[in-house]
Amino acid sequence: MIDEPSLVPADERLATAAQKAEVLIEALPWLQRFHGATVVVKYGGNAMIDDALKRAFAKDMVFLRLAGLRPVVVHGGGPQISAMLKRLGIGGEFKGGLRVTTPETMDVVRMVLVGQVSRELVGLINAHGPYAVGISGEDARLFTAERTQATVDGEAVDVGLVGDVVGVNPEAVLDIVNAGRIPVVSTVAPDADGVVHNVNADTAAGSLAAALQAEKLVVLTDVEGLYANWPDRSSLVDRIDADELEKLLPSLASGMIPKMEACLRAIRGGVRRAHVIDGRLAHSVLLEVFTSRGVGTMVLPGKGDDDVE
Ligand SMILES: Nc1ncnc2c1ncn2[C@@H]1O[C@H](COP(=O)(O)OP(=O)(O)O)[C@@H](O)[C@H]1O
Ligand SMILES: CC(=O)N[C@@H](CCC(=O)OP(=O)(O)O)C(=O)O
Repeated sequence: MIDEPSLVPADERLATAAQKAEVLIEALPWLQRFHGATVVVKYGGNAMIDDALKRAFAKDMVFLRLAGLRPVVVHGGGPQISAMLKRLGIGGEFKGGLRVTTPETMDVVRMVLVGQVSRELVGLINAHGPYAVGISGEDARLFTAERTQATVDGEAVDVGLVGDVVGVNPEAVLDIVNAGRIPVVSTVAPDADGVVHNVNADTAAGSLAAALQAEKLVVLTDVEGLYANWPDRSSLVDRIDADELEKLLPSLASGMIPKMEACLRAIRGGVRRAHVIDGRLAHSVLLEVFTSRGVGTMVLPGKGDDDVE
């Protein structure tokens, strides 16, 4: 068969090729800089709803791995849990951004996160090769949780079987990473007595990033980044240091609180950079890691640290 002649003028084709080459070469310093670096990526419920975006995310994880980085995925699944609870006729509510978790709810949380959301992500990544391995906070004592309370109007409120991460044993995650594979972590976690708790995925990602001494924590969400004065769209924060973020935290609204707390926990725990980026933008992780401008909001340890990305 004879190829159709191209209708694009030669000079236009050359310009497009030059642009593509520029994009590739812009990645060179970042490829050098991040070779061998651990990057913890939190993939959240609301950025996880669209099938095309999910496939793009899976490709990005394989791209990072093949570019010589060590990606670790921590997934959420709030909307998926809510949908399953509804199908089962079980009511549910959130208090202070945390799901009120009865023992019955906990069964559904575990079933959906470990049995559904993790399986789907593992499958999407493995469409590109034998990379992803699912692991939950219960496996090899990855996480130890302690029952926590929500804060509503400054008051501590009981929300049932909800935990915060008080211990991380990252050996099993490191085993998977060292074998050249991509861990996909579900955030259910036993307490010291073995009672399984529901842990917010942002919180768990922050703790895991610190335990792994990751180079970066990247949190995907369904908004461009952190707004200093939400919902004023002109107040998007490009970069912020840990002290400034700590001061801003009390003024934030529910969804952003666990995300920014996770970034702060990671940075205070020794992670060099934490980012909140727009998961609705396909390949936003690659744009964050491999372009000079990056995307979303970057959290840095201190003021003097913003000379390097
Ligand atoms: N200061 C803020 N900056 C950005 N988003 C905010 C802020 N305060 C509240 N939000 C809300 O938080 C949401 C993100 O949290 P959430 O829906 O829990 O995310 P996810 O499902 O990705 O974990 C945004 O869509 C936005 O509506
Ligand atoms: C305690 C608590 O609220 N746990 C969350 C766990 C899942 C999660 O964090 O999912 P997203 O990242 O998609 O929000 C929940 O039950 O929805």
